[in-house]
Amino acid sequence: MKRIIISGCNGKMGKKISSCIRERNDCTVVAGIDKNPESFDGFPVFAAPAECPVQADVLIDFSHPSALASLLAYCVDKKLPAVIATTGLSNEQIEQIKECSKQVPLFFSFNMSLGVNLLAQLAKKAAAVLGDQFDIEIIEKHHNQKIDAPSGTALMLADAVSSVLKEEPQYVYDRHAVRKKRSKNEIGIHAVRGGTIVGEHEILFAGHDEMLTLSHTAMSKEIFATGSINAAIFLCGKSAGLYDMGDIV
Ligand SMILES: NC(=O)C1=CN([C@@H]2O[C@H](COP(=O)(O)OP(=O)(O)OC[C@H]3O[C@@H](n4cnc5c(N)ncnc54)[C@H](O)[C@@H]3O)[C@@H](O)[C@H]2O)C=CC1
Ligand SMILES: O=C(O)C1=N[C@H](C(=O)O)C[C@H](O)C1
Repeated sequence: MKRIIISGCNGKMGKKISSCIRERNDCTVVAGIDKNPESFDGFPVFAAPAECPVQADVLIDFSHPSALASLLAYCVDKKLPAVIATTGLSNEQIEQIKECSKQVPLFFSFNMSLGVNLLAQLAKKAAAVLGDQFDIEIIEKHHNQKIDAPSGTALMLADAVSSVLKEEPQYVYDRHAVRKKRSKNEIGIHAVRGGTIVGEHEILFAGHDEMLTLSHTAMSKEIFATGSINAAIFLCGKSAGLYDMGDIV
């Protein structure tokens, strides 16, 4: 029975994870960390990692970029493996994750669903064939409570596509600011926010008189919760290193 600490336990994803864990018999939640430290679900909740004295096997983080530094310090100090799923991280924060993974096992992905990770592979294949001639645009849609834009997944998909293009593309987020035609060497990335949309990602390859669209629709937050719990169980007992969905699919 793996003992899990949930960081961001009182948020939408934190609550979904604890309800999914209640249905399983291979793990249990032993503590939560949240800047709003109310305890709803029968485990103790602490306002910051340094205040959490509870022993655990692994931590799952769906919180906010401002939580990252103290979480990484805590995990390195306790030799506690962690699944980092929070998005909106800066490049410097991603470097910190890579650095800490030399001391403790860390699983890091901006999307914990199986489907999106296959989508990234399919997008790479399409870009390798079409990238020279087709324009590539990424459109993501999320609920009106989401703080960061574009989504971590949109950036992850753009990076996957870029990795197979001959020239490194420029990411363009705002066509409003500049009055000029689209250049060949760019990927447009567009964010839509509204209602309760769980998460949609579309990669559009637009050529001369033809279009190819690859897309993924998340229909519940449960897919991300299940992916992160499976990643946490996978991480227990692993040696220090940086892991991602490619290691478990
Ligand atoms: N990688 C993936 O598959 C997915 C990632 N996410 C990401 O997970 C994060 C959380 O998403 P939601 O649960 O929808 O957000 P939310 O806003 O509902 O929950 C965030 C929770 O974190 C807490 N929090 C904020 N700052 C904190 C801090 N400095 N220290 C401790 N706790 C803090 C808040 O009080 C809140 O309870 C977002 O970055 C989101 O983009 C969400 C779904 C899937
Ligand atoms: O905030 C969300 O809800 C989601 N965030 C992730 C992202 O930014 O890519 C993943 C998922 O699409 C849901």
